[in-house]
Amino acid sequence: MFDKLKKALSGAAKSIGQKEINEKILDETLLDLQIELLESDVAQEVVDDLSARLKKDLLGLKLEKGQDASQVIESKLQEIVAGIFARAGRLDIVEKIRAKKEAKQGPFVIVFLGINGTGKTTTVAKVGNLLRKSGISVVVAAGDTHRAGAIEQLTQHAERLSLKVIAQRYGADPSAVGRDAVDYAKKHYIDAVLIDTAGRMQTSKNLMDEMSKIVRVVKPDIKLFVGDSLAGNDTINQAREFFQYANFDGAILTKIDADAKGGAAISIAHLTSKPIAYVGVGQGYDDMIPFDPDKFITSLFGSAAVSVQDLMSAAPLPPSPPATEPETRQEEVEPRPATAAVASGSPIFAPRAVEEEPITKDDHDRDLPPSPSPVQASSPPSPPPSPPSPPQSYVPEPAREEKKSRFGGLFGRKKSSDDGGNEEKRRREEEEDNRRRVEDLNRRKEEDEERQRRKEEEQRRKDEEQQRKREEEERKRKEKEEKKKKRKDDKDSSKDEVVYLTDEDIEDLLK
Ligand SMILES: Nc1nc2c(ncn2[C@@H]2O[C@H](COP(=O)(O)OP(=O)(O)OP(=O)(O)O)[C@@H](O)[C@H]2O)c(=O)[nH]1
Repeated sequence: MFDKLKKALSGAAKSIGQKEINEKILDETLLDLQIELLESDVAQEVVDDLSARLKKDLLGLKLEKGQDASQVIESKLQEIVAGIFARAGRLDIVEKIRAKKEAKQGPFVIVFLGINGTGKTTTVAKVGNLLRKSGISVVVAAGDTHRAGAIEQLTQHAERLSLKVIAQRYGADPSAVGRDAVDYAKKHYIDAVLIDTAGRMQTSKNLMDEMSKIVRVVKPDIKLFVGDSLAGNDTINQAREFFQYANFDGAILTKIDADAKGGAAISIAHLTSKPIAYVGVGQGYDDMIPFDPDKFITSLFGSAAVSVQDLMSAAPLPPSPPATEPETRQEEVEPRPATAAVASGSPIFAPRAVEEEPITKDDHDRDLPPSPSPVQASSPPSPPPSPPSPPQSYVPEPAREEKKSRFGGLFGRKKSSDDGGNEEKRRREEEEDNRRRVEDLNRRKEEDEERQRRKEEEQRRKDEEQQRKREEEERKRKEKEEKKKKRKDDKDSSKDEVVYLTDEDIEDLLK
């Protein structure tokens, strides 16, 4: 895949006679690169930053004899992207939970944050499944007390995974639900508490304040932002806002399987300096794999293509140990063909090392229950039980044909090649082509912003409406309670008014 970018850059290298990287050449090269990155959902400010750093480091750089400018630029870019992920660090949730467990410091609490429909509830279930299979006992808290069906959805997941769920009524304070779950975990020596929260637009101040309250009350060990990798720049804007409000510790990117472009991973790591912990690669409970930045970078800058099937089979989840929670409800579920049974030869994401334990019938991957919320992702490919397809080698294509990368676009644009044509004419055509694409991108960006604005407005209205309803219900409830109390007081006071007459009083009265 990166061959194409190299190819694009090789034109620039030739035209400078392999001597020096000058401003004109660098600008042209960067414009091309910027478009590639923008089209791959890398945020504008990240693209600007990458370009500025490349320019700073490479401008005026003298090339040694035989040194290829494209390789210099490529390795510099790789170095910069690697630096972004290195700054963000890594987050191994299982390891952290085990450390707290060994130190006997009480349950490890995780709060999941994000907007509606990103796959939060499903991700809570997937993490619950992963922990359970790693021998960690789990209780989940139905902290989404806003969306109709959310409590049932989480309960259904929990039942299928034999996890204890703590829930209250709709409209209840999510922090109270979280606190109940933490108390329950302490009392029953449960290792981890996973708190689902209501989806909220980052622009809804009330709900963002409510989220801050949950965090203040339950004091989680970590907060995880769940972002939809298909939502492109929207996801990056959400990550930025959620980070400002809740200072999350890591992110999980969902729906990577559904033609995501991969740019969101770079952007989130760059903008927040927090790691991507896992990526969701399907709708099954086992369809979540640890994110390995090294393999991600190698795959981006390497030549071999990796298919979604490789991704999905990259990280088999550990087999389950026998369930340890006394409260769990066992349910016999027919196993479906294992989706993550075979480790890929060159997975993008690293399988996590886990102890070998015997696989039980219960441990097989299971279908997720239908989600009451609308499905946002395009239908995910169901992974075949057969071994993953071998990496595809690069096959030259006809000029100007667009081809998608494995992430649907990161560095995946194919440049036109016209070796026999007039160099100058080709350059002019490319410039014209680039200008058109920049215009097109800007137009799309404006449309996206407008769509996002309308979506936020709509969500804000819904949030306000829900808030009003909750306040109204609360008011009615209080009124009812007051009436009840008043009736009781009246009854008590009328009791107090009963006068008990003594024998003398009666005699006096009779006189
Ligand atoms: N293809 C694919 N679909 C996913 C993935 N993760 C979640 N989904 C689907 O995305 C949809 C939304 O998931 P939910 O878990 O209901 O989303 P949510 O963020 O909890 O939604 P709210 O409760 O409205 O906030 C469901 O249909 C999930 O099955 C993934 O990694 N890949």
